[in-house]
Amino acid sequence: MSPHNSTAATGTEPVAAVAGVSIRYGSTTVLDDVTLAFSAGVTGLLGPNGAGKSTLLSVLSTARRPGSGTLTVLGEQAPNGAAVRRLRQRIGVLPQSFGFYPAFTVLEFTEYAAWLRKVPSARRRQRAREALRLVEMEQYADRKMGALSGGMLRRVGIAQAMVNEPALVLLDEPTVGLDPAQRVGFRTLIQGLGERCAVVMSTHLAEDVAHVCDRVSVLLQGKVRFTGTVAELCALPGESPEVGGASVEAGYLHLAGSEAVTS
Ligand SMILES: Nc1ncnc2c1ncn2[C@@H]1O[C@H](COP(=O)(O)OP(=O)(O)OP(=O)(O)O)[C@@H](O)[C@H]1O
Repeated sequence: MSPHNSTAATGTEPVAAVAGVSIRYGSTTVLDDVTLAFSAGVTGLLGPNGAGKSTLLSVLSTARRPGSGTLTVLGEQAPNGAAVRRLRQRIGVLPQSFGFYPAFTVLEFTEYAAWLRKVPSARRRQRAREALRLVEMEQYADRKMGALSGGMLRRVGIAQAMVNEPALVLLDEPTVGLDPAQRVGFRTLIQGLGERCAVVMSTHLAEDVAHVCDRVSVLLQGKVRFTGTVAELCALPGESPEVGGASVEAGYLHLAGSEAVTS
């Protein structure tokens, strides 16, 4: 099936773009000729486990150089050396899991993240407190990292991603493992981030995309199978026998077919 591509103009310049990006591990192609542009607001990367979402986020973050194709991010084309160092000060990343010293307090951990992102020392404490306020964790600033619940840890993970006031923030499966109430809270939080900076969020949950994203790209086995607005994804099939009615899930199943139902 050929990819569905929206031609609708977004009215904003892309914040990041990949063109013809492929990545292989040995004989396995993980990203296959991926061309995508990301603009302001929240963009979802929707796909099953192993589709290549984390790998694409690592390319956008400059952590991984594409085997072929080009990355343009925050105005830097095919960044290298000094450009990569500049970019890392302007990009925030929430990985699927992140390491920390359990004895650090929440504030110490967030300040440490600010140091890593080269926030000037005079501003580090203030920026850490602001980032913790943003994720409603300021009241836990003195709690040890090792004493946080999973949901709290995820919020601190977002705080560390926002501590350098990034222009682009990359969230890898931010709602995985959260209970339903926490997930609802996170959706509101992520929508708020989208008003401050461009957000790219990977997920395998159609519901997250429906509630949070302005735009969505569907990745299946390393290939882009759809890119457009959430409404355009919902409108793809009309309705799905599996889930009934037009929805993100129905649009996704229309693209993924039995691959998604059986995975
Ligand atoms: N360093 C690596 N060496 C070999 N294979 C890898 C490596 N990193 C990722 N892969 C493989 O690349 C494929 C894509 O992985 P990736 O983590 O990008 O997918 P994903 O869509 O983020 O999946 P998930 O939702 O499970 O995290 C998987 O098959 C994975 O096993």
